[in-house]
Amino acid sequence: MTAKIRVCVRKRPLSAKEINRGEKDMASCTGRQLAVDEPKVRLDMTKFIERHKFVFDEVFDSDATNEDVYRRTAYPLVQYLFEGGKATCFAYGQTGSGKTYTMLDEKQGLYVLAARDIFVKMRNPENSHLGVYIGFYEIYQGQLHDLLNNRKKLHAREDGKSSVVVAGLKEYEIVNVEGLMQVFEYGNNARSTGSTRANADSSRSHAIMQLVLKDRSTKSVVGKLSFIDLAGSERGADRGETDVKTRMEGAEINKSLLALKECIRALDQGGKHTPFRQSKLTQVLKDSFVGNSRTCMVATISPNNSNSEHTLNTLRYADRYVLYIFMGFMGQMLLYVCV
Ligand SMILES: Nc1ncnc2c1ncn2[C@@H]1O[C@H](COP(=O)(O)OP(=O)(O)OP(=O)(O)O)[C@@H](O)[C@H]1O
Repeated sequence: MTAKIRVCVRKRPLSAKEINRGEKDMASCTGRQLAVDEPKVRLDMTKFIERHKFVFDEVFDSDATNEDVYRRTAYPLVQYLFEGGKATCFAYGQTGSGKTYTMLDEKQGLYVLAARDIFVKMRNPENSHLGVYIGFYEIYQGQLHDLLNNRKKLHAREDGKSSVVVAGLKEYEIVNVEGLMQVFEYGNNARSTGSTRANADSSRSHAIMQLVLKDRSTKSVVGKLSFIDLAGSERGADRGETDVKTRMEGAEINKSLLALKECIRALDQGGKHTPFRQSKLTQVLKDSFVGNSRTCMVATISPNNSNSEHTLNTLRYADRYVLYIFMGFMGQMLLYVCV
């Protein structure tokens, strides 16, 4: 659990509506393995099921609670925060798959559970010089908006030490979980939401909630833990029949999610070059990809049959091993050609 990057998958239960529609659960979890049955039709119109198998660092079945998920995802990042690290925990997935429920649910999201442990640690006398500060902003169509300051436009800049700072971001010191929840609720009401067929409260923006540990007297940053609720992954495919605004939103979401994938792959391979400049999202997350950083991605999936295609897209996005297999294959080919 102390790896630089961890990729986990969480399957949500079938909803009452899905059960009433007679939908089936197509995803089965066994340890770190996940199998998805995809309904398909042959050329002769006979139906068949194709089974796809994946392996991740953690797989959470539909009966896992937020507490279970927290223990194995964000909890190690809280420890790391107090060791002076920069940590990021983000939820990736289709609209309605449980990103917000997991990451930013107002009462039991991972951020609340993390705050509970942060304030326990803050009682330790050796941390008495520290303060916890919350910042909450969103990225909508490549623009940063401060959710704690009337959606004021913000700009990301690099300082003299090549660290990216979100200039003008309002940060509030918080002293307990209740205070954090209040500030969060205020910011959450300011989020951009739009209506889609899948979820009437769909998010088309990336929400970034950061808890920063600072030295109270010098105001220098000691550690940072960010929780990110990404825009619905399928929104990146909004084309054709939709209006211009929706298509533009889709193109921007697509660009940022692709850039994020590139950065995670670069981080995973321990490469020197991380292409974080490719989008606003990756630019503001720069310190999550370089230096003392740890990242945990929670890919959320809907188990019902009518969403299997989106579910498979999410799992392919999150699947680190596909790349390894490809690289291994290329390596073998090269060896073969050389010999
Ligand atoms: N693990 C879970 N257990 C029980 N209910 C869940 C779980 N995950 C999600 N839900 C429920 O499913 C619905 C959709 O979840 P949520 O709003 O978190 O999706 P989302 O991925 O954030 O969607 P969007 O991108 O549109 O914001 C909500 O009613 C939520 O309470």
